[in-house]
Amino acid sequence: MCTMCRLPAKARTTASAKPSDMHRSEDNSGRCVLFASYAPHLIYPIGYIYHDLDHLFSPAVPPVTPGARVAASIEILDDILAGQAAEQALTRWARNSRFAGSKDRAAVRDLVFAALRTWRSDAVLGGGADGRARMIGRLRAEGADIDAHFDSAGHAPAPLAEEEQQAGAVPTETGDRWNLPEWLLPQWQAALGDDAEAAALLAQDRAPITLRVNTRQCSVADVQSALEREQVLTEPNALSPTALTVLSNPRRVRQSQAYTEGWIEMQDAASQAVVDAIPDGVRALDYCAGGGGKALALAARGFTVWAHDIAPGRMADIPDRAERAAVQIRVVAPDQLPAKEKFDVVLCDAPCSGSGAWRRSPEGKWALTQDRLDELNSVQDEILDTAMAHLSANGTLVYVTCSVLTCENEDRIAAFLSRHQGWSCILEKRWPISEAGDGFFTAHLTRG
Ligand SMILES: C[S@@+](CC[C@H](N)C(=O)[O-])C[C@H]1O[C@@H](n2cnc3c(N)ncnc32)[C@H](O)[C@@H]1O
Repeated sequence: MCTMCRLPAKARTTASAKPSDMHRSEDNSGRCVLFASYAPHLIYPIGYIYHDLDHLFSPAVPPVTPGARVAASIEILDDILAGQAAEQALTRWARNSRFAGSKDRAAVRDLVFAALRTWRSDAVLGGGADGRARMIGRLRAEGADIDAHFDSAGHAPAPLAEEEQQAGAVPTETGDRWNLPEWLLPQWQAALGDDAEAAALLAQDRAPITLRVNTRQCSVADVQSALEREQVLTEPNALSPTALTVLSNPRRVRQSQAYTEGWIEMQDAASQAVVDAIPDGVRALDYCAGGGGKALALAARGFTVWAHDIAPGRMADIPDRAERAAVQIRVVAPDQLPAKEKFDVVLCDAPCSGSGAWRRSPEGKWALTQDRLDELNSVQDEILDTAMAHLSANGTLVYVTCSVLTCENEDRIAAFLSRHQGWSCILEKRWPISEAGDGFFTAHLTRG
């Protein structure tokens, strides 16, 4: 049974949709996959179509109206306000909404994430703090026709009451306009100076969708041509020679030949630039490897890479990703790094507030507290102090965050240098939040 749409696997259909001989099955994660059979002996997937099979199988199901999408977003925002994580709330809604197709799910997801990015200003514009007021505020911010969405038709929310029509104001307070937690404003301003407002406003937009070309497998130009044949237009991203920004049809990328052949990975352009800045070497240890984005980029540069993480589950996809990219990455269990192993590069892509990438995970900015930030600073110090033991005598200890806050960046490097005599910082660099990429920081530390 599909874990999402709950229909049985391999149920054959007589649907007239093309290709005509189809059946449903499941992929490894238990989700629907659409298969097409072109010959009796040859069955292969034509792509994941994410639970909207019901539209193919029952074409009579009416499309979800824009108003119903707003109603769904209100329900999900109320769940989030009640304490559910956004992903959980979205999944719960999708499971209970068999009528919704992939486009509806994507549209609802976009609305919910937009509301999370503009949490404060939407509440002011909508004149209230619940999901309904926030969606009223969101539509007002977009200049949308509120009455066309709130008209009770086809599961749309009820029309606005008189007091709702009167409620709401244009946000004027800095924290409301910048959509940042009030307590964080002084730190944001101190870290970003004249760029503070622009950075806060950029963090309210959608993030660019960026690819890293695996230049061991394919040139940037060839990847662009291959993607263009599948109607995915891209353009070079100035932050890194391996980065391409997707201009059209981003949802086709994961089904594209370039992706399945391992020619590309999804990776922010500044995240790639951070790896570009690392000096050449032979052996690299990615001490906080997580899903392996930077480990893969290091391997594509020719490093022999070891991946380590305190939470080994986070590295579960690395072997498959490495195989797809035709590179080798050795995954080591937490704290199982032999003391004698020394590396030219030890990369500490430390856990952080994620403040440079909040437009991708906007919940993060509302979940962060001063206590959590203090805790992160301690972990960041501890990681540098532990990871340095694996560096060769002339190696480079590379510290990275996707944060714009000084306490997670320059302050951590100053604290490291004050704890460890005989070390120098030979590079400190920030990548601002921009239309091209997320906000990142890196520092390179060497002995002597
Ligand atoms: C920013 S993420 C890494 C992202 C990854 N490098 C990438 O590019 O996809 C930080 C990672 O640090 C790991 N981590 C947290 N504390 C750690 C510690 N004390 N030692 C090693 N890894 C740690 C987390 O589990 C998390 O996967």
